[in-house]
Amino acid sequence: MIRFENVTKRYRGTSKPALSDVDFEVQRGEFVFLVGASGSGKSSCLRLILREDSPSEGRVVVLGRDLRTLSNRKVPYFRRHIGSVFQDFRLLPNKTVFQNVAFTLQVIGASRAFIQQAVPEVLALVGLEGKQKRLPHELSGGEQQRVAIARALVNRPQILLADEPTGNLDPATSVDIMQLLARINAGGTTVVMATHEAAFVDQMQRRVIELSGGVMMRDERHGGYGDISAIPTLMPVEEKGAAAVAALTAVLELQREIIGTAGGDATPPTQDAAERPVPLTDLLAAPADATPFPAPAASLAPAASGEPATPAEPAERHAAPAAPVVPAPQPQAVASAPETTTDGAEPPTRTNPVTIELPPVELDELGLADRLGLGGRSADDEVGPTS
Ligand SMILES: Nc1ncnc2c1ncn2[C@@H]1O[C@H](COP(=O)(O)OP(=O)(O)OP(=O)(O)O)[C@@H](O)[C@H]1O
Repeated sequence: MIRFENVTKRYRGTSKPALSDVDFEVQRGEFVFLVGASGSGKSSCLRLILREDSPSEGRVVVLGRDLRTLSNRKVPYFRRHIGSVFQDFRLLPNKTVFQNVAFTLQVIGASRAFIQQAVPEVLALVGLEGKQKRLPHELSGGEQQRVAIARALVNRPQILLADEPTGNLDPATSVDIMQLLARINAGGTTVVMATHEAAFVDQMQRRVIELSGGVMMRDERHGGYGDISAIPTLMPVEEKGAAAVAALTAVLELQREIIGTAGGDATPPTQDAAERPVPLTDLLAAPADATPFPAPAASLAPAASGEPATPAEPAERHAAPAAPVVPAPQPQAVASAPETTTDGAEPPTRTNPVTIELPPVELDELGLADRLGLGGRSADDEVGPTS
């Protein structure tokens, strides 16, 4: 689906190539993380896939097209099969949510009737139903990114490129976006995501291609972020009175332990418990009754089935301000979340987290072309109307 054949990219006026002899192939339906330090060449890879740039040496083949031979005139048609999401959302500030998503379809001359049907469906898909009339500045960052994802998806692309899509979001909202991308991928869309987010990469255990100074260091099927020892970490700063606070904390800890021992196994609702990090695998687990992210074609079909194709967790909950005291370990994001209470009736005791694997992607079974209504075409066919 995407093939880099010994690709070297030199930008004008630079001595060192941004990419050196990069060689990999991404299969249909894969979820691939492109990782590496700033300047390692991740965005350059994405730009080459989108044919925003051309390699200095080597070949990039996407959707069966050798991009060297793709004329400029055909590039817009080629790009219709690729959705893009960026760190800075890139929404049109003066257009509503609906208009931002519809814009993609208007540009390609889709009919008014199709737009009226497809836009609400894709907005429901990303959990933004009811927010069609909002302007971007009336949305949270996570919601804005959902609009950007809806805009990227509305054209039913076969490939979704995401360049640091969580780079401007807080951790909990980032988890939501990752969950959404995982569901999109489970529906058959190939996802290539450039990121610095080591935690996501480690926990999702998807394919990882690592770049360093433009050189491919690693291509691992179920990888993690790799060596993060070179990434600087923030060290705690010693504060005045820290010793007193530590002593008080120790006393409180002891009290809690005593209460816990005396009162059975129920854990009192401490801030510590609330702040305990939740494994990402938990957060990405679909709730038992959730509708999995459907295949693009199915998802955009008329909603006659009465089954709203919404992700399990609508974005609205992020519109609510975080609780004032406990610094939001949002994993209310935990889909099953019986532990989040607002009425204070039950203490939020944590049960042992249940690790649920992301749906495995069976590459052979995806049948993506059929689901996209592109069945019958061979991989070497033109990818869009090209004349
Ligand atoms: N248009 C350009 N002209 C000259 N050099 C460029 C250009 N674009 C990127 N580079 C250089 O190419 C190298 C790779 O850049 P690239 O943006 O691909 O890295 P990256 O891994 O995406 O970085 P980041 O994580 O910071 O976005 C860098 O050294 C960068 O300075």
